[in-house]
Amino acid sequence: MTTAALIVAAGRGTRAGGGTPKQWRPLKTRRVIDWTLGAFEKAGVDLTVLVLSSDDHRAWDEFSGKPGLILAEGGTERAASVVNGLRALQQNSIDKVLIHDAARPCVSSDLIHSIISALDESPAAAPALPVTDALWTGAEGSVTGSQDRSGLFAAQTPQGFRYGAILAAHNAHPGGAADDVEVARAAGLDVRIIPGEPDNIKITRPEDFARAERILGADMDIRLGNGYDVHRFGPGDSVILCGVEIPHDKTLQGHSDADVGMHAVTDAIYGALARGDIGQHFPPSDPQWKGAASEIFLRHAASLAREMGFTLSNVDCTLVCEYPKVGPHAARMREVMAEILGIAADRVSIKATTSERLGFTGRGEGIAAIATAALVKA
Ligand SMILES: Nc1ccn([C@@H]2O[C@H](COP(=O)(O)OP(=O)(O)OP(=O)(O)O)[C@@H](O)[C@H]2O)c(=O)n1
Ligand SMILES: C[C@](O)(CO)[C@H](O)COP(=O)(O)O
Repeated sequence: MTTAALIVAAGRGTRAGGGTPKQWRPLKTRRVIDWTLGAFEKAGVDLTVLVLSSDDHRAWDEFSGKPGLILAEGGTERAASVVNGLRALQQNSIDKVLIHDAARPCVSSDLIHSIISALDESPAAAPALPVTDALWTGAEGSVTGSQDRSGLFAAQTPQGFRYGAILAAHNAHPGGAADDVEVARAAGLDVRIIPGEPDNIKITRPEDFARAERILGADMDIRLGNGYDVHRFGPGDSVILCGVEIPHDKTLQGHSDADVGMHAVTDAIYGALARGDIGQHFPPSDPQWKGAASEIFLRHAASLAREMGFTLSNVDCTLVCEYPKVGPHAARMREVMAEILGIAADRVSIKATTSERLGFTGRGEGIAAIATAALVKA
């Protein structure tokens, strides 16, 4: 059985304010859309169709050509966006499709799997929460009546359907439906109610961002790692520190290019992952690493973090030496390190201190570096 996710992300998010449509706005460590797509990726759906507004040019550039992802153009209403997404799946032999709002980034894998399983028994299944608050009617700021809440549910997404059935239902529908369950019911499909999740909120108004951040923060896996490295000086005319070559009256000696700062940051990332250290991944006894650019090590640590599902939140590195002076080169070092790590330069800190002429760094015999890395998995 092939299951697809259809994520509608073509809305303008006017009620959420803030100018940029809500799906492109940041939510903790990533954007709303990244959490939503990540939830379906984590749940292991086979294919995703992402419906984008034709106005969101940067999103089209960013997402086109990604494996397992098909793009479709949105319509003026949510239902029109869904129809375009369903049609974009037509050549893909899809059995089940889960239609989900990009604006619901807190959806869990458990809920996604419950919907997928329910579709074995029923042509349609959708999550909902029984209404627990009293319901009133009101006008001009006053209550005008009470509404019986028995049998009432608040609908959520993902709403799941057998693909052929929901495509036919949408093709036959005149439009104006609140959601895909309404379209399915209009076509006579039986829709099973699956218990929804209180945390599966839709970001609709400005205050919903803070709520979603609290929900996503609750089960966050935060890892810290430290790294420390020393290289001695030898004859030469420059040193490489955090990827930047600096003229000096000595060089740093080592098996690789002896970039002591980059080594400390690399070890901090391995440390946060509890996956050993540089020496374990790139043994000095192996001749292929002789004179190697340390960027190879740092790229490896950063990609290992990504493979293990972590986002690199920030790194902080302190170089300990009397000379060369690091300050004039720190901005460039941050840019170089940020590019290698695949994060913004404002998440990379490079600073320096002397050791007051004490010890081996104070005597100018070598440079030490100490680093911290923070990794986050949600
Ligand atoms: N023409 C539209 C309208 C909405 N959506 C998507 O449908 C989901 C739920 O809609 P809603 O919360 O109403 O989003 P917006 O339409 O963006 O918000 P607003 O009504 O405040 O402008 C969102 O993920 C939104 O991007 C869509 O793909 N195409
Ligand atoms: C589909 C939906 O999320 C179900 O609750 C909802 O109807 C879509 O949001 P809107 O605010 O009604 O556009």
